[in-house]
Amino acid sequence: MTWLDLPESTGFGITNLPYGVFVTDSSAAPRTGVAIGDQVLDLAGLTGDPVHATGSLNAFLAQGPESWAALRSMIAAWLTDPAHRERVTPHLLPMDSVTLRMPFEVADYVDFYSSRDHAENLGRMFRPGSPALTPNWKHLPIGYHGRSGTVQVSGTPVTRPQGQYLADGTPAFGPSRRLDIEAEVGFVVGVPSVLGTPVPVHDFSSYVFGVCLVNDWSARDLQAWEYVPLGPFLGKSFLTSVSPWVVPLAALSEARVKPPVRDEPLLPYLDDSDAPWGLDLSLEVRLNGEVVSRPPFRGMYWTAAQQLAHLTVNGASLRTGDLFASGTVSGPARDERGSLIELSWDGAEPLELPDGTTRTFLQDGDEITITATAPAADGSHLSFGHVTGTIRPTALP
Ligand SMILES: O=C(O)/C=C/C(=O)CC(=O)CC(=O)O
Ligand SMILES: [Ca+2]
Ligand SMILES: [Mg+2]
Repeated sequence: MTWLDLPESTGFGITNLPYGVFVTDSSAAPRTGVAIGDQVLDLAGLTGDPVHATGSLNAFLAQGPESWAALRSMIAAWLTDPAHRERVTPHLLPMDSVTLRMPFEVADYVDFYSSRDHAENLGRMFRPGSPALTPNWKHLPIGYHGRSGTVQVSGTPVTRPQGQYLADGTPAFGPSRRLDIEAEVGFVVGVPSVLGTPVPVHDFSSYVFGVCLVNDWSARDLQAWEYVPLGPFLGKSFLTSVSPWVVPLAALSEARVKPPVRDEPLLPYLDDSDAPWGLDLSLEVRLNGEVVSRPPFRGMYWTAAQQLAHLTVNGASLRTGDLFASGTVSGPARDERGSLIELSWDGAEPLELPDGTTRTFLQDGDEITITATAPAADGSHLSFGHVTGTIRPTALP
């Protein structure tokens, strides 16, 4: 029990304690905070530790699992033992009085493709006449390297990208006409690995610090024209949005579930039978405030532990701040799809919104917000906060 007065059914209870970076009106110096209820605990102010005053979580993430666990249990003690109340209280700020910044400096950014339903849906739409899943899909977690410099915090405006697309079979240029979302879950690396040495699937929690929400904005018309044979490029590199709070893996013990049964035997380096990192996260996607989808994360075919093992199996090393995302989270039902291209079935089945309008792809002015919850240790639910973005018209030079 905490001595704080927490709002009822807050997703930021004592079992969550996610980390972020914030500034206030009175202090422009960005520093590390922990969300608790509707407040932010100023760790730089409370601890005086310069690691929390750098303006990004990276230095703390680099310290590794023992430091992460030690600080987490200290924060829990500060917020539960009334003996600390007087010392801690001056460092609690109302959440609505702070501005949340990008929580970590993104080193490398990788995006996977691990929802079977999403991969089958996209396969049917992008490659009609071919099998929905490519022959490699059940043997390795497919991914591509993205653009870390355009990963930005929630709230960053989404400028409609322009580029090349096919119009009636002819290359044309202009603002994307098929701007889309991808509701995803991101994993943040804390501890670097050694070049040339793979990270085994069961070492996942020795390297990965925590989890955030990701919206991998996608221009489907640019993507469809450019992606063969090297994969997504400008269709996805214009912006990727992440939530400001990073939920530590340590908060997710109650959310761990067995991943789905795999149809094909896995090569030993991907065998996760002793490292089941399925996670029971429930996502929600809102368009202009209305829920348009509830993607279930627990059914993802490949787990983050397997993705990490795969992305390092060739000897590629990890750096503090590496971000790898799950890929679009889609479930089997129509209202569980994590992208508009799936929800509107390539534009053929427009979504009907409560305000009487319909959508295939995003219009200028549309606002997309993704949230997620997970089961918490005390029987409640913990929140991942949200990642939001509003579409702005193409910027013309
Ligand atoms: O199937 C394709 O060619 C393309 C798939 C995607 O656009 C999805 C992607 O970025 C990976 C993912 O989010 O699952
Ligand atoms: Ca994606
Ligand atoms: Mg992107």
